[in-house]
Amino acid sequence: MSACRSKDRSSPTITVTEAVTVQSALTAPLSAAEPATVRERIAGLAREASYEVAARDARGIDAAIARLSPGTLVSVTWLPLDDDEARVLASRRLREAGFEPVPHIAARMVTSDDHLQRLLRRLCDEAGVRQLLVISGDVKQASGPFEDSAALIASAAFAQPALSRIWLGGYPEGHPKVDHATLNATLDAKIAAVRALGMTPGVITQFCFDADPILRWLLDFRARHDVPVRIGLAGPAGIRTLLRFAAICGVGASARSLVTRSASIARLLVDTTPDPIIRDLAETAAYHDLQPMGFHLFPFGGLDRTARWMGSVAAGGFELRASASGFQVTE
Ligand SMILES: NC(=O)C1=CN([C@@H]2O[C@H](COP(=O)(O)OP(=O)(O)OC[C@H]3O[C@@H](n4cnc5c(N)ncnc54)[C@H](O)[C@@H]3O)[C@@H](O)[C@H]2O)C=CC1
Ligand SMILES: Nc1nc(=O)c2c([nH]1)NC[C@@H]1CN(c3ccc(C(=O)N[C@@H](CCC(=O)O)C(=O)O)cc3)CN21
Repeated sequence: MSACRSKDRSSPTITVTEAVTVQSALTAPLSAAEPATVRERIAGLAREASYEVAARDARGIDAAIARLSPGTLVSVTWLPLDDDEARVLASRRLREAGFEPVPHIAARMVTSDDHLQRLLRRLCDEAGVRQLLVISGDVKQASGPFEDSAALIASAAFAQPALSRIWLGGYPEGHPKVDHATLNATLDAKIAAVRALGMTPGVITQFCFDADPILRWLLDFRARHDVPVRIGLAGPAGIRTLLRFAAICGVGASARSLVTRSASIARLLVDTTPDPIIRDLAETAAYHDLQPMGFHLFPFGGLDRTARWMGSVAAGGFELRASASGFQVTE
C-alpha cells in the first residue's frame, strides 16, 4: 500500500485514492480464514510490549524485574514531585537488571542548560541510558530555557554520544491544549531534528480507549513517516482509576465511551482491560501497512497485574471467540 511506502516525504498530504483505499481497508472485515492471523498479530504486539513506571514506584520496578523479560523497554515517567536522584536511580536499577530504561525528560520542568547537562550525563554515565522520551511537561510556564521538546533536542546538552534513540509523544485523540496541526507539525520537526543528530526517532502514543482514533492517527502518520510506533494502552484497572488518569492526562472522548460501554453500574466494580481495542487493532485489514511495533502499557492498575496479563496474551493464553461484533479476546 503506497501510503506507507512514501517514507518521510516532506509533504504531509496523501492522495484521495490512497486515503480511500486505506480508509476502507481499516474497516473491512477479515475473511473467515483469518482468526489465526489475528491471534498471531495480538501475540506479536504483546511480545514487543513496553511498560511505563513512575520513578519512585519501587514496587512497580520490582514487578518489572520479576515479571518482564530482560531487554524489555521500561520508560520512567517524569512526575513533577520526583527529583533527579530518583530518576537516575530508577533507570539504574532497570539497567542493572538487564532492561532498557527510557527516562522521560519534561522540557518545561528543566530549570537550566546546566541542569539538563548534569541530568543527561548522570543518566548516561550512571544508569547506562541510551534512549529517552521527550515531552513538554504539563505546566503552562517553563521553569527554565526549554519551552518544548524541540528545544531539548536542539540543546547542546542533548548531543550525548551514548544516546541512540529518542521517543516522541503521539496523540491519537489530540491534546486538550494543543491543536492537531501543531501536534503534527511539531512531531514532523522533532523527527527531522532527532535524525539530524544521528539518533533514531520513535513514537509512543498517548493511551486511548478506542481503536478507531489510533488507527486513523496511524494511517495519517504512515502517510508521512516510516518511524516505529508503539501503541499506548492503559493496563487493566478499575474504571474509576482509568477515568481519573484520563482526566489528568487530557484523554477525552474515548474515556467517555468507557462509561457508555459499561452498561451497568456493577460494571464499574469490574476491571476494564483494553481487550476490545487490541482485537480491533489486530482485525484491521490495513494492519500490515500500518506497521505497529508493539504495545506500550501504562499500568495504572499496577505493573505486576499488567505484566501478568500481557504475558498471558503474549503466550497466546487467550481465546478468540466469534461474536456478533467480531472476536472477543479473553484471558
Ligand atoms: N505522552 C505522554 O506520555 C505525556 C504527554 N504530556 C503532555 O502532552 C503535551 C503534548 O506535547 P509533547 O508531546 O510534549 O510535544 P512538544 O513538546 O513537541 O509540544 C508540542 C507543541 O505543543 C505546545 N505545548 C505543549 N504543552 C502545551 C500546553 N500545556 N499548553 C499549550 N501548548 C503546549 C508546545 O509548545 C509545542 O508547540 C505536552 O503538554 C506534554 O507535557 C505530558 C506527560 C506525558
Ligand atoms: N498529558 C499527559 N500528562 C501526563 O502526566 C501523562 C500523560 N499525558 N500520559 C501518560 C503518562 C503516565 N502518567 C502517570 C502519572 C502518574 C503515575 C503514578 O503512578 N502516580 C502516583 C500514583 C498517583 C495516583 O494513584 O493518584 C505514584 O504513586 O507515583 C503514573 C503515570 C502521567 N502521564
